[in-house]
Amino acid sequence: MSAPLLIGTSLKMYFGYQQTLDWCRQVADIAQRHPAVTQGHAALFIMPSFPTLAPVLEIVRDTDIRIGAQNLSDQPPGAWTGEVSAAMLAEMGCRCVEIGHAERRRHFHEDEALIAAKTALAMAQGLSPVLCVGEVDEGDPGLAASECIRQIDSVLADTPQPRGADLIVAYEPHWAIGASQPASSEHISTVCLKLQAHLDAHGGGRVIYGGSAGPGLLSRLEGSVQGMFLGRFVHDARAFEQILDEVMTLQAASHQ
Ligand SMILES: O=C[C@H](O)COP(=O)(O)O
Repeated sequence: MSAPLLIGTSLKMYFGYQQTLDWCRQVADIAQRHPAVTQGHAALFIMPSFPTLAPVLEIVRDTDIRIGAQNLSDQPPGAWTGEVSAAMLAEMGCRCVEIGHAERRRHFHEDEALIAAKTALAMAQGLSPVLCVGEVDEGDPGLAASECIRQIDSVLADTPQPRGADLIVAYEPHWAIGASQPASSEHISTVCLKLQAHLDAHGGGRVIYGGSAGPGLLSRLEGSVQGMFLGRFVHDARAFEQILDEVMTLQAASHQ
């Protein structure tokens, strides 16, 4: 059987505390009964805000949903007021962590050295980095892929290989985040296939797409991505279920 498609989301800072727990309960319920998950065709991950990590880990305890943080410190444990270490995230049961999102690059001036340090600390603690890469402005997909490969190589230069499935690269063109619709399917497929080929040749990893993604997109991408990194368009948890329905349809089509 092929590797399960990765279907994940960051809740960013959209939801309140109770709203996050309620939404996670709905997704946990979907995960426990949807055949895409129970038959191993989809693997889910959720990245809620820091204060909700502990109760969310409890909510998904009887599922295979992976929980991750949206950020971590670039420093080991110590005198870093307000920061959260990779070690603590791993200890509490997180299995992945988001690193290098466009919003953190833009609003918090995160550069590649910082993103590289966070990635190395995450991997050292056994956390799968969900490493976000993407071009700033809309343009040629070949140039976009080259820019993303440059970002990946810069960040991963000093991390050990092979990385295998432990590395998730989220291709998120900055211009398609928070938009009314995702990048075109042709653009996404061209870039993601090039990134996947690059990872396959350099230590492994899996490429997923994010940026105004929602129901319907996975089907249109015709197998050119390993999964989806979702945002606003799964705030209604029923959309999660619709995307899992698509996974089942894709799975059935691959056996015809
Ligand atoms: O983390 C998720 C991405 O930034 C996409 O968010 P969005 O779908 O709301 O544009």
